[in-house]
Amino acid sequence: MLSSHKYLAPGMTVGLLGGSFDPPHAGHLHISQEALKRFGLDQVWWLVSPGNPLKAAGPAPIARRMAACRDLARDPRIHISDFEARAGTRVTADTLAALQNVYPSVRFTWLMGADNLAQLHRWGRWREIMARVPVGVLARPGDRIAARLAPAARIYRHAMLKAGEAPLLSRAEAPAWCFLNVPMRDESSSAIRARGEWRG
Ligand SMILES: Nc1ncnc2c1ncn2[C@@H]1O[C@H](COP(=O)(O)OP(=O)(O)OP(=O)(O)O)[C@@H](O)[C@H]1O
Ligand SMILES: O=C(O)c1ccc[n+]([C@@H]2O[C@H](COP(=O)([O-])O)[C@@H](O)[C@H]2O)c1
Repeated sequence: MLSSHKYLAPGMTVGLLGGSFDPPHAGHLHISQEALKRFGLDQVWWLVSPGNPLKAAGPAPIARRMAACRDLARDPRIHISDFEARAGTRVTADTLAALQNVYPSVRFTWLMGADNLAQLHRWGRWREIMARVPVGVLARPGDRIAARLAPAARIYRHAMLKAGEAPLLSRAEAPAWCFLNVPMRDESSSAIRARGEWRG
């Protein structure tokens, strides 16, 4: 059973924050709450990845990362999901196809930090992502310029919404994307791991 949500109103808008969450931190919570507010989303789902297709080293066991996410994200609008592990998908384009199949009445928006926009053109079938769902990008310390110069940003320049149009993003037809210059949190999972504060 891939659907784990008892009640989803038809047409509701859901932001998807895919991530390793190894571990989750205040930056994830912060961009989720900014996305809820600024993109007019009803919910955000944290899609806890079984393993990023581009990262060689495997993350901590998914059960441990899911538990840490649940501890951190107390906001009732944020849901923690192991959908990818259950669906057997890792490549985001495959995950989106599976989600749209399981939840045909939900309007999904893919969310990411600016660092991931700079890398998006390296992802599997990445243009399919742009064709399937609107994409919301949130500023991250150090990565704003690289993101604005990214191949994906250049190729989809015509589909970019201005910041003032952000509330329209979640109901826009794809391709559509929007870069939000939100207040930034300088936190990262790698810094937490480097400080020895997370046992993987
Ligand atoms: N402080 C932050 N500001 C903005 N976006 C963030 C921040 N931290 C994480 N993100 C975004 O959240 C998503 C999931 O990130 P991830 O779980 O890889 O955390 P991370 O801190 O980037 O991890 P690592 O340091 O191991 O690369 C990505 O889209 C990433 O860009
Ligand atoms: O689809 C891909 O090829 C792909 C390549 C790199 C990253 N992603 C996804 O991007 C999200 C962020 O990954 P990470 O490891 O930076 O937290 C997560 O959902 C990954 O599955 C997806």
